[in-house]
Amino acid sequence: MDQKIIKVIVDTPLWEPLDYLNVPAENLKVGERCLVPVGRRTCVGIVVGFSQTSSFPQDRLKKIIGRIDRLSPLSSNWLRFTKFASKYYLSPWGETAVPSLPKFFRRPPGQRHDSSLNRLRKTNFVLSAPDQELPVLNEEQKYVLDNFVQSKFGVSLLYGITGSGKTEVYLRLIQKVFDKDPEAQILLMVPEINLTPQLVERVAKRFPNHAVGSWNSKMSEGEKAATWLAAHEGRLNILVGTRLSVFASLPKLSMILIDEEHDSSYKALEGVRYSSRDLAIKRAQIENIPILLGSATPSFESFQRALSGDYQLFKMTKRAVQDAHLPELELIDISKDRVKGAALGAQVRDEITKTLEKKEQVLIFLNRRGYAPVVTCNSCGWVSTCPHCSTFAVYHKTTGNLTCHYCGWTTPLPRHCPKCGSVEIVPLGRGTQRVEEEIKELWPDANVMRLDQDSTRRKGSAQEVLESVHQGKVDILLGTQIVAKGHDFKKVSLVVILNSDPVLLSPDFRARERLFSVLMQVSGRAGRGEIPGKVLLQTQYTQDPLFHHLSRQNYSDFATEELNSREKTRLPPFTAQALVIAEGKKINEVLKYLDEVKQAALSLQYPGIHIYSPIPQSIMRIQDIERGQLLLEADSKKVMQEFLAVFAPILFEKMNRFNVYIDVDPLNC
Ligand SMILES: Nc1ncnc2c1ncn2[C@@H]1O[C@H](COP(=O)(O)OP(=O)(O)OP(=O)(O)O)[C@@H](O)[C@H]1O
Ligand SMILES: [Zn+2]
Repeated sequence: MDQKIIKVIVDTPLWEPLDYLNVPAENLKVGERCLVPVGRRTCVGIVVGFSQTSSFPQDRLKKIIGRIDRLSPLSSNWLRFTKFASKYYLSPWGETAVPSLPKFFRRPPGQRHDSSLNRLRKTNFVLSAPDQELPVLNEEQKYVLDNFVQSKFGVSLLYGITGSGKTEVYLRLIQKVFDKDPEAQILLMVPEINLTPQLVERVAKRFPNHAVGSWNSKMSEGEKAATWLAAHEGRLNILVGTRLSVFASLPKLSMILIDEEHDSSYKALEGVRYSSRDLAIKRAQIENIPILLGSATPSFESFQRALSGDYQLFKMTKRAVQDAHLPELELIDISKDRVKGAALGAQVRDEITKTLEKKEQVLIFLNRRGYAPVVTCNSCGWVSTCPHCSTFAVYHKTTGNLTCHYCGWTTPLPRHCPKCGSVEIVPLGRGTQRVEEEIKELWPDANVMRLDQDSTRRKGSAQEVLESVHQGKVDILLGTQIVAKGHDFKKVSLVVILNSDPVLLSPDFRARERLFSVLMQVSGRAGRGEIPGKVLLQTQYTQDPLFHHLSRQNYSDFATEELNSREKTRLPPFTAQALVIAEGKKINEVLKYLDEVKQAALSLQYPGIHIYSPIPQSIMRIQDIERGQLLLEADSKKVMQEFLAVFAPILFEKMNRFNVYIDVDPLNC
């Protein structure tokens, strides 16, 4: 029987799918894209259902325009998955699902749509590579291979120290899937910063007979369209992608692997604020396939669930390369070792000189870019702030400018103090540019490279720097987070960590977890080859337990201790949080509005929910817009979901006066 009404989701902020009159001759199926009129526009929508009746009067319903092409429909699992994501993160289904398609597939088709499709299909994802000798797996790796359950849904956590051969395990697991079904599809998720051509190449080389593609926000629309289509049509076997790849259409998806699962880039910070790690687990459940989360420093959320038995825990405690050992870490009390007016203390200088004499490489980590985080006037105490944000403007010596890292506002460094006219304007604190200057003065003959957001603006320039480190052309590599992640430097024998102390004073309850993780990552860059490694960490707080655990490379004790304190103070993962964020011109109005929201939430008297008072966000003003937040807390994610289902309609009713966002399971609050 022909169905009269066709239900379609489109990229608009509407909670229910739109009803249209069907054109039975088009023979559209659930999961197919189609063209529909929305207001005066023509939009691409996705068919999600049919019915004989509509709650709208039929004479007011519009007719669908028609089909777009003959692509196979999106799977019912994919639809279920996107619907779940929409419900969980309180974002309309259409706005969640449709934007995950590349532009080519969500825009009304051009005249030569079919020939464009055929052109996209010609992209080749198979790389034939010479046979390679595979390493013999060690006992710990073998154990994972033998005990990882492949046939059904289950979450496993692979907690393996840096260099323990996690990537090798991923590759072998993929091989096992292909042994059973050569047509299978696998999703390998990686953090934004880790998706290097080297990794994709490593995967592609291992599977010369399978198609391997990558997926990230930096790709051109053409590349995205070709990759998405190949995945959707089952021609792509392995998709290596960043967080948005969790929404890819993979009809033969058989396993999901998430590398560095603790990485915060898996969480979207704008739009639909989803955690792609959490969504990937849901996706695996819907598809009834296994999922493996890997990390040297698992997120406390995941570690807790492994300890409680929800996830299967695999441990890899040894470095995979023969004779490679975890580096020794030494804490240096900077208050005793300081060289006046300099970032590098006496002992650090000594060790760097020795390392350079041995022709080995040094890596220096400082998580602050620019020259100085702020400049100040020595006469009157004026400091460089951004006029549009509640932040400091950072001095960049290379450009001679003060720049706001939040809004990009830039102005030349004033010659005279704007307040008192004095010429005594001096930099305060140190960023990578200033430390680079110090290093170049100390070791004028060394080849020094700096790697941070400023030095790598050009596409591919980070790759060039990393390549020359691998080739041994660089003596000292200095950088921010970018140098911390994943790179397998074989000749780095000394790692120096400068000034991570400010993080210890942060009010964010996740700051310690994050610091530990990044410091473990950085330390893990030392001693990966045959040369033993050493890590020196300068700090004022040598007694802090965080550094104590770090120097023993003891993630597990650190996590257990911190988890205990989180449990006592009722913080995630022992509770669930959600933020209502509102923005407007004046913080007072924003807070007043959020207080109304709070009263509305309180009036529900929902058990197991705690509602805090509205406060300004930690960086209250960005680009002249002021932001406040209201924190909601529940005993569990389940209770939070149940509460939000009741509360959301009330909240959305109130949303018209301010821009309001909801962040479920926020990472910053
Ligand atoms: N069983 C093995 N025998 C010898 N070498 C191995 C073995 N497994 C892995 N390796 C090598 O050890 C090095 C580190 O392995 P891999 O990159 O898989 O580690 P990882 O745990 O992913 O590291 P990281 O967490 O630091 O990214 C690589 O050079 C890899 O080729
Ligand atoms: Zn600014």
